[in-house]
Amino acid sequence: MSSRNLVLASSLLLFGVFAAIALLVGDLAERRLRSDLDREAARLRTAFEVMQIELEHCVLSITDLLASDTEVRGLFADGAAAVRAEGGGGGREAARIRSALEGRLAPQWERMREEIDLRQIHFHLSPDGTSFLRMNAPGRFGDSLSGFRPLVADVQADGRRRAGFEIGPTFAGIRGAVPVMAPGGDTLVGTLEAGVGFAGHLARLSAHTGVGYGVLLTREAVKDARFGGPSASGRLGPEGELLVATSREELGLWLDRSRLPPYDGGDRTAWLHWDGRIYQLMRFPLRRYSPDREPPVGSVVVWHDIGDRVAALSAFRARVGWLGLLAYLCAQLLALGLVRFGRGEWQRQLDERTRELRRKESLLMELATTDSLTGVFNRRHFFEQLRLQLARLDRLDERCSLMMLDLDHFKRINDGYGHAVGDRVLQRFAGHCRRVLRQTDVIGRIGGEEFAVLLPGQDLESAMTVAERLRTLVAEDRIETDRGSVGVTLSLGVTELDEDDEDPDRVLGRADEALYEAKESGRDRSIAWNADP
Ligand SMILES: Nc1nc2c(ncn2[C@@H]2O[C@H](COP(=O)(O)OP(=O)(O)OP(=O)(O)O)[C@@H](O)[C@H]2O)c(=O)[nH]1
Repeated sequence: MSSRNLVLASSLLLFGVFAAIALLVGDLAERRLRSDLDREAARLRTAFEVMQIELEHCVLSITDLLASDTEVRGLFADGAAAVRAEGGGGGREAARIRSALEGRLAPQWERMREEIDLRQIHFHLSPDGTSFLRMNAPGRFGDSLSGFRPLVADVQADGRRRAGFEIGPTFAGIRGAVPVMAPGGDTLVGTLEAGVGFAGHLARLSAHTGVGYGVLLTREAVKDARFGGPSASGRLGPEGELLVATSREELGLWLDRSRLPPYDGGDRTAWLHWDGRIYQLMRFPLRRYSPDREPPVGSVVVWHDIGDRVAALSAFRARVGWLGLLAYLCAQLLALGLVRFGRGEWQRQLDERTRELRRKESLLMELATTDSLTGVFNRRHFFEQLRLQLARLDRLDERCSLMMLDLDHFKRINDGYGHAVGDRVLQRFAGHCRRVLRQTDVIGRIGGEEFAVLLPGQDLESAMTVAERLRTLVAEDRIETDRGSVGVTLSLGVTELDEDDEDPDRVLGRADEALYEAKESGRDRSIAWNADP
């Protein structure tokens, strides 16, 4: 993978990591909101259940209180006797007693209807549950509800008080039923039943908790119930559900417009978008009184506006998203900076290594080509340079001379002043050569105190001039030592290269001959090679 692709891939990976973190944080916030809402929903459900229990107690204590009144018990017992005597409830005596009973209870009935939404006070005769008096409909009597009202049937059967939610033709609500005994004895006359509706109680609960409450009956329960008409107990929705009571009007609208999520009988929570707001809707089952555990006949709906909290969550998500993006960009810049710095550092080290390598290379070159004592070229390299010069002669049409140089009686310096002084003399001599010769001239140490110089561009005559200048300089120089000053002279043999010189030995041979002659003729002189000596 190229470094460009690598940078791209790591950049994408980094983006993915930051995006995942931002999504995760957003999800966690949403989960937290949902779990907060679930906890609140559970509290609101408990509030309803407590209210339902309180209503059951309330309705039972009302029925208990009414059934313990001696006058009520007496009238009900007389009424039962009249019905028996007259054969049914329609006789004159039964009617008189019914009217007296109604009159006795009328003040309480009116007050409780207003105060606690009491919807029903109903006297059922023992043993078959024949209706004797309905406070809400005194004209209707003589029928029996025991067949389809388990609460009344159970109290009729065993004489024990009971309460619970029941669906009736007049209303669906909390009913309580207690046995009524004849005054002064333990003979069961019948059952007194009272019922309260949900409406007022839901409104109070709603005001207390700040959320909406509603009670709905399932389509099946509505079909099963023997209502006088569809609107007797509440408002029927298009899907067949019946709204028994609600603390806020919007539940009716949702029902009418089929906006309520489908309900299958369990505990369900859903979010409903309505009129620019978001509501959390919780539904839990409502069961009617039954000795057996029957499927729920309805549901309680609890809802509240969570628009602000959802908006706050969205704002939080957006903030996290932007922060994530910012963090990603910062990390990206940092990473790129580090990569650049790393690359720069890498390049710097590479350059350093290269320079070091070149230094070593040139040192090696120098070692391989230079004489370590004098710094001039060594014998091998001088020969290479000489060969090159010979090869160039033809092509360049350039003149070139060569001289051989030998310090005179050098052995005597070594012997007389020591080897170290001999070395200094050699070094000094090399320095003179550099000073007198041109940059382009090639100086080589051929042997111990024997040197050779190649003088490109110079014919024999000018080479002789150079030779003499060098010889004079050396001869005039003195070196101070512990044992006094020391001087040395120089003998030189000079020759010019010609086109026939293919072999370095040939040229060197000629220069050597001239040098030999210089030595022989007294040293400290320059002799040009002469073809005819
Ligand atoms: N100090 C020193 N002496 C060297 C070096 N190389 C060679 N020599 C000495 O140079 C001397 C050369 O002596 P010879 O060959 O007899 O020549 P010479 O004494 O110069 O006599 P001529 O050449 O005939 O004038 C020897 O004593 C070598 O030991 C060196 O690198 N340093």
